[in-house]
Amino acid sequence: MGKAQKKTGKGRLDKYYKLAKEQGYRARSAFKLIQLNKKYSFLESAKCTIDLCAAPGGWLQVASKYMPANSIIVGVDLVPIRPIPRVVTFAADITTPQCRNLIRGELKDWKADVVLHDGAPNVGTAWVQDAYSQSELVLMSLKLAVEFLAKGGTFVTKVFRSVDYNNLIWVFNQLFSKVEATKPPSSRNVSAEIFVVCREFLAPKQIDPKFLDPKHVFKDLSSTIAATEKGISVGDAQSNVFHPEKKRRHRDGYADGDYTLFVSITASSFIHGKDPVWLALDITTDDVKANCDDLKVLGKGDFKTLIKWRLALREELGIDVKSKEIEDSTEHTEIVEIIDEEQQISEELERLNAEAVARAKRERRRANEIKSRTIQRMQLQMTAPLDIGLEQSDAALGISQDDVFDLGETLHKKRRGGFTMDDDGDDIVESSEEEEGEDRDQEPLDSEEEKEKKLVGLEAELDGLYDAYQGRLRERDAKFKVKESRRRNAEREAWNGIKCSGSGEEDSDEEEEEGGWDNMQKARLDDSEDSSTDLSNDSDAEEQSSKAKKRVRSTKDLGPKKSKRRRQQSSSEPVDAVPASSAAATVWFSQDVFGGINGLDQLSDAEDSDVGMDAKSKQLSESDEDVEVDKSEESDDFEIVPQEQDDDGDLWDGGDENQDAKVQAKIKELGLTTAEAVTIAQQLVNREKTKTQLMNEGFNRYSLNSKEGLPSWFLDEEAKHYKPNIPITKDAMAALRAKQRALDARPIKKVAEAKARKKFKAAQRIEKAMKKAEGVNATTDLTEREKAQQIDKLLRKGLSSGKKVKKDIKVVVAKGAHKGIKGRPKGVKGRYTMVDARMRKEVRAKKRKEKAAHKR
Ligand SMILES: C[S@@+](CC[C@H](N)C(=O)[O-])C[C@H]1O[C@@H](n2cnc3c(N)ncnc32)[C@H](O)[C@@H]1O
Repeated sequence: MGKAQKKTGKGRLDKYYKLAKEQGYRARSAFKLIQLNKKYSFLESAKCTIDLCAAPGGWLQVASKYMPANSIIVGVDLVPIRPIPRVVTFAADITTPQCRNLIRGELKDWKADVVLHDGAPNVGTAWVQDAYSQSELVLMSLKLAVEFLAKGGTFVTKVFRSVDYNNLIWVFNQLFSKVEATKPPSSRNVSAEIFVVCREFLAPKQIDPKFLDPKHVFKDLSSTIAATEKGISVGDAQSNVFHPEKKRRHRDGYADGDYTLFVSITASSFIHGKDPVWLALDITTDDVKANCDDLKVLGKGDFKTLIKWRLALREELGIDVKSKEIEDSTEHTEIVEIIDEEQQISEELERLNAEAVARAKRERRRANEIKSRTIQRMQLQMTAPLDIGLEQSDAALGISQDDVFDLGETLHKKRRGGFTMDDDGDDIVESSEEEEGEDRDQEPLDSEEEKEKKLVGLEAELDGLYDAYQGRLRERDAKFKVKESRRRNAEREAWNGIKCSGSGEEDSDEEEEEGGWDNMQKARLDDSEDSSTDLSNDSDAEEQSSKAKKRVRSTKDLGPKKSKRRRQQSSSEPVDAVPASSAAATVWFSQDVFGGINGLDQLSDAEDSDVGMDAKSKQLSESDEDVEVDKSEESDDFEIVPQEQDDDGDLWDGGDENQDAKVQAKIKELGLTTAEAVTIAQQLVNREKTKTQLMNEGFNRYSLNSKEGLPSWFLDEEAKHYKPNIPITKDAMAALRAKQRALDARPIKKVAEAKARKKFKAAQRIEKAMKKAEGVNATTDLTEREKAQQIDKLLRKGLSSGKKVKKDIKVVVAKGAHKGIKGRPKGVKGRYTMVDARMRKEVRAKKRKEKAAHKR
């Protein structure tokens, strides 16, 4: 069953649309004229053509293409037409005398050989009226054609198959010898348009104006419209103005006097009328629906099916009653009951199914909500990530969710200052929590210590889980370790501006993060100490900072360095390790601003006592020489406050001297490798920033964060994302790029070495040749000429590389003309070798055999 042509959307973009696009026609309608002209050949001989209703100009393009050169083509339309070569166009209404005058002005007393009309009025009102205005337009175009056509000329017009179609044809027949209606293949089937080609214009001297007056030509139609408006059936109304044809039987499927393709009718009158109906009943099967869709292309059999369906439908609706057997009423009732029962069961089933589906959906949604809420709470640090996707009681963890709730409750109370936060009341988890909380309110509360223990236990579990996760990652991803170390390097680089690969510590957990710009600054300090070109007010600060650094270093020496994680893990242990003072704090308080504050020492003392530095550490700190020196030097400044070792020290401490020296050596060797470092260096050189400023900038929210008590997974995340964003300049980037380009331009080591080797060997050869030449020169038994000859030979030998130049051997394939020949092939000069596929195969086979024998 074929599909009806689509009326809308891409269905309109058929092959003619594509062809028109390809061939540059402005409208697909161009093909209609091409096909009409192919059939009647009126354009080739025409010297003057008028196209009425010509926009956008498809027909004009065709006319211009098919008509002889130097012919006149005039196009008129309501809307302006974009210029076309050899074509004159106007914007005018063809029903007005102004349009006639314009054409007359253009043609002077010329007559047209062809008048074309493809007009279509603005449709959209009732079909009957649309069709009528189209017919009127046709008659108007005929009027112009009659005026401008030469005798024997051709008039081509588009008409719609409507009630006035016959009247029009009759009129055409009065004025032309040959009138033919045709529908070119490019005209869509769904369109009611048809083209009438009127040839051999009779050019009567006088034409009765009634022929061209719509009122007379379509008199019948006017009465039809009036009758329709009054609601009177007009099926049999006949044109009687010109009595063009006798009443004929309609074999084309149209109702009498109605030639339209589309009829609007209400659904109810359609069902109750004589025509087949559409209704969504059981008997309306898919086949029936498909048939109704494809009415235009149905075969006899399909129509029979439709008629049967219609009869059944009418019976169902009680319009027709089966005259055959009238069944027993009791039996009928029983059937109805059974059907009812079945229906009830199926309805019940459907309802139950729908309920089950809805319930499952609800549960899924609730689970998702719970999950997302928990994640949210975790992000807000309101809960530990234990309850995501875990069962109520997880054996692997050895904790039940009750514990979590218990802890959660404590935490909540702590965080919210005893108040319970009111979440959206609709969450089931929340309500159950609350309930449990209420229950627990009545239970005796755990002691603080127990809760603290639980908390520590949980955190340890969490750390354990995180470590296990890292382990799994490491197992799964062989590159994990490399990535990790690269990441760490990148982090360090971001600060240092150099790679410390030489230190050999980068992969160890014990590694220290150097204050990169600190080192740089130190290097610069060393350099600039002599020049002392810095501003005088900076010098104090520098002095202070260097002192502070010394102090930092000395305090750093107090205790062993520990990795972040180790520090984190040991944070809960009692402070029996050797304490170290916060270097960052030391440097901070070494600034001018704090210089005159008297209470600082006391404060330090107080802090000292707060921190609870034990006797051992005191002893240690006192026994340290450096500290002693510093203390004696800076006793009026402030006292060093030993503190718990934390990361601040890492930020500011330049590490030991060796490390500093290494870093500086690296900087000297490789230069600065990050844009940040270069930017800072440039700023320093250009005096955009002073060292003091840079130092002060170093104290930012990233530098003084205590990492104490934070879980390792959090610290790892922080290390990834919580970094200072040091601004970089274009100049710095350009400098780095230039450096990289220079590096790229250098030959690789191997190549350079090979070149050097070559050079060295050549020098050696020449030296050798010179020595020999001297020997030859010294001999007395040779004439001067012979000596010169030998020396020349020796030197030439010395200059050559000593390698034999391989002579070119031409390879000739033994195929085509060269197949099976003996001796030198034609056209081949010099050394040659003949090769053929057979030979190659045999050589390979031989090698294979030799190899196999060797293995055995
Ligand atoms: C189907 S298009 C013609 C397409 C044209 N044959 C082509 O190939 O490009 C119909 C045209 O008739 C024009 N038209 C309708 N009523 C008109 C009138 N009274 N006077 C002039 N043009 C009219 C419309 O503006 C429209 O551009």
